[in-house]
Amino acid sequence: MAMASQEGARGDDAWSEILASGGGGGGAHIRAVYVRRRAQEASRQRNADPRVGFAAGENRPSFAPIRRNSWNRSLSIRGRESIFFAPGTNIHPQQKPCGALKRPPKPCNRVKKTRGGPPDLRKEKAYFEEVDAFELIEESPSPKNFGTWTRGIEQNIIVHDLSAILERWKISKIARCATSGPLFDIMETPLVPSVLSNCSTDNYAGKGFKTPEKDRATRRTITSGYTSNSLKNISGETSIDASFSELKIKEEPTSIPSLSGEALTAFAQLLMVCGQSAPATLAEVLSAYCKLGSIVKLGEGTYGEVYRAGSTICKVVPFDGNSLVNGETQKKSEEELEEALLCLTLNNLRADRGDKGKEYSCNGFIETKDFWVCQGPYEPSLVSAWEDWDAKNGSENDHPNDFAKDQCYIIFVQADGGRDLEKFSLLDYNEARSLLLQVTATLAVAESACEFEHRDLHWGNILLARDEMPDKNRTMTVTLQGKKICARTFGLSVSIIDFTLSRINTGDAVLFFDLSKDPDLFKGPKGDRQAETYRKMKKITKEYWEESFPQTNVAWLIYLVDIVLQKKYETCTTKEEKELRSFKRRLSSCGSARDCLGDPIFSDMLSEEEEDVWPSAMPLL
Ligand SMILES: Nc1ncnc2c1ncn2[C@@H]1O[C@H](COP(=O)(O)OP(=O)(O)OP(=O)(O)O)[C@@H](O)[C@H]1O
Repeated sequence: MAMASQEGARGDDAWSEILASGGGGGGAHIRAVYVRRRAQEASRQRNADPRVGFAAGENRPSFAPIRRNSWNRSLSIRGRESIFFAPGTNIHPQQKPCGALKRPPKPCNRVKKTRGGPPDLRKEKAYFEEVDAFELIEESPSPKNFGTWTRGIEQNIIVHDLSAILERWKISKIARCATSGPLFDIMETPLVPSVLSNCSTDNYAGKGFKTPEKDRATRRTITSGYTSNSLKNISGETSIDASFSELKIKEEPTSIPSLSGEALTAFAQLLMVCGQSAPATLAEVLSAYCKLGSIVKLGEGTYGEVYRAGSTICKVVPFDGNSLVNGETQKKSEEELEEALLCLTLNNLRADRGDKGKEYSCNGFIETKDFWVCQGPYEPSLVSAWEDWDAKNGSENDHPNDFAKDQCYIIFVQADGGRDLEKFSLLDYNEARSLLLQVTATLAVAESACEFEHRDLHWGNILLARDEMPDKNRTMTVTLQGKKICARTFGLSVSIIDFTLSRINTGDAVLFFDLSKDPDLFKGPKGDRQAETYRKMKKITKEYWEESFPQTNVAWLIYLVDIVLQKKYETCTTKEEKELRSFKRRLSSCGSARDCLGDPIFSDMLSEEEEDVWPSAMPLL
């Protein structure tokens, strides 16, 4: 409650802050910032930039600095983690310890080993060989054979076998943790192929997964519903008791010499997800999407450079190298693999994927069309696209020629989502509501289907596109618990991107980013909307980042209303501004995006019927 009233008070301030800043006259006091981890040099240059106050490519004043502010973050933190659990465990909501902000001790690895020796991975090896034999074919429906490629590949969508990829990842991770120390938690992990069917793609989409109940004090998994297929397969032991998951595998690399041969490395798995047997060059991949000379850089992030190649978007992210990139330690294969898993899980929510009658569907997350692993020098056409963008926008990233000649990259091939909200000008109240409704509905579906929380939904991570032929009656449909809901879009399409900090429950694993390893994230400027939202998340989660807290989605929706108020469309009336502000106040009492969807601000935009076009009888605003 305290937080709600505080937020309400801040909300009342939003408009007066804008007016105080010049009411659209170029003041740059309100800072909506990105979380970027840049070298201090870049930050100094940015602060000296005279163009602050005008949005790129627009001649109207903006309330945002063109160069984004950031605050320092540790250079070598690595926060992506995962927890496994068996399907069938109890699925009650977690009880939070009242007022206890102290973080529990870090859970240790929980694979049971054979007494006095290493885990026996023979069965997993046999399984692996079997699975690999057919999956290499299954996962490579696209002809990733450069010699025979033809242009036009960008229209193809590669279908990935998510459940098989997840299982392979899980097995390898268990094996790796046995040799490389405490990388992750395993709560309960069925490891035989027969259990895999429980998390098949189709089942997944209809389930609405919940994290199983855990005893917070001991971090022990509740074992009811546990099957005999469990970890005894790798431990070699026949009896399983409730405490097995607390056992820690000590590092015994010398006693398990063959492990690396039995479980695939994260790099090898990444190649498999990409349907490749070896890395390609950047030129080979990109030339399949367009003529290399036509590539244009669209944007940049902490790690990635984003280019348009033909009709698709390619996010090129260096990984596994030793050099710092943009002042940051490079991501590891394992992190890229987990981000790929997250993207695939969200892809499965798309209405056009898999089962037609799924319980949950939405198209509001950017579609990931494919992934590629590349290695070699940075492609010269990308370098010139990078330099063109730098000349116009001033890059905060390192020049790509700084990369080693044998640098590895992953390319996330995505649909084109349009312009990010930072650079997009909303036209009117209906567009503003359409933005808010689409983001709310998308989060509501993913939150209900797979406990998804974005956790970093700043205005650079929301993309918008306007219909070329505006149709005021156009709708989009989401499915929430089997119910189809039509929402008027007023000609806007909204896509959510960048799942680096996101949490998701894939059905048998929770993927999350441990933000407690990144304390500087919470040290952003006081009063800054984005920085305050990270702090709000910290308060909501009490730093149990692995747990499900749908209220973090609400925190970002409140941020989004602030941004809409901040950016202000030209036609904004006092009445509309009041509506938005009272919507924001009502959001403060919501516990999830799903709750927010029921807000009266959306009621005339929603219908339960499935219609391509809004019923003509509906009154238009
Ligand atoms: N699919 C897409 N369609 C259009 N533009 C995109 C797309 N993906 C990314 N962009 C542009 O590139 C920018 C950076 O992308 P993104 O946020 O994915 O990079 P990142 O490295 O993950 O950034 P961050 O620093 O937030 O982690 C976005 O703000 C947007 O302007």
